[in-house]
Amino acid sequence: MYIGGADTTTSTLETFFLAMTLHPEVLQEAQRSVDRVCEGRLPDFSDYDALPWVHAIVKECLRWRPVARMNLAHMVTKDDVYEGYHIPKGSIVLANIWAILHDPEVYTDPEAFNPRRFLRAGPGADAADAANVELDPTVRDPTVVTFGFGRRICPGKHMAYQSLWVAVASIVAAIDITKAVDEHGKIIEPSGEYTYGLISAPKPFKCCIRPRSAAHAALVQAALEQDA
Ligand code: HEM
Repeated sequence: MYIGGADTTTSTLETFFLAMTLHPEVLQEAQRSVDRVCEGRLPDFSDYDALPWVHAIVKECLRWRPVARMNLAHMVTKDDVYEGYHIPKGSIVLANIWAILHDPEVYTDPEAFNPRRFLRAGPGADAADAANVELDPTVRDPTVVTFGFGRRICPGKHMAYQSLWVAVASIVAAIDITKAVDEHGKIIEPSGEYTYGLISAPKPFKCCIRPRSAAHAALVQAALEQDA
């Protein structure tokens, strides 16, 4: 469980930091929605259904840069036929998770990091009410793909999703993530490159991580002291 969970969850969190560095407008929108619900406290699981922006960001991280792009290898245990193709017993089958999650017929402009694709206007919202949103159930949820398939599907799927949710909600609530600057004051652009292999993760990049304000720093400090 430890091996299955460690690199995969951290890789997705690294994708989150990369996406926030590249898309400050997404972080600001998410911060507005968390502020509206939490009113000066840190979010927790009691806010799970009230923070669709956080769900949308987690889902988009899992879709945009899936951790296991080609899934794990499965072996066919008996002869099979799929859409007219004969697949003999013993064949190794790889599910192309990347392609499924970048299908332009399912996800418009699939290369763009756009959590809004999972959101729609909430009940009674008008055009000026950008914060009143809910998850759009008509958009395919990437968690039905990104954790694999069938009897060997990831057994940590729900734990992983909820760990990511609470981490992203807490970070969004209290932290600003921006591009780093070098010693000459020049902005450092992240390359956005990834490692490849069984698990893929962003190559190391620099960003600037700061509390949103002294009040937010105090909130984090108080939470740490409570946990100690
Ligand atoms: C973002 C986080 C995660 C992602 C994207 C992910 C993804 C996957 C994928 C794609 C597979 C292969 C499924 C298949 O063969 O069809 C898998 C297997 C597995 N995962 Fe995860 N995983 C994550 C987190 C976790 C966590 C938190 C745990 C444990 C607490 C875990 C434990 C495992 C184990 C034990 C397997 C092997 C299952 C088997 O072969 O029967 N994973 N995961």
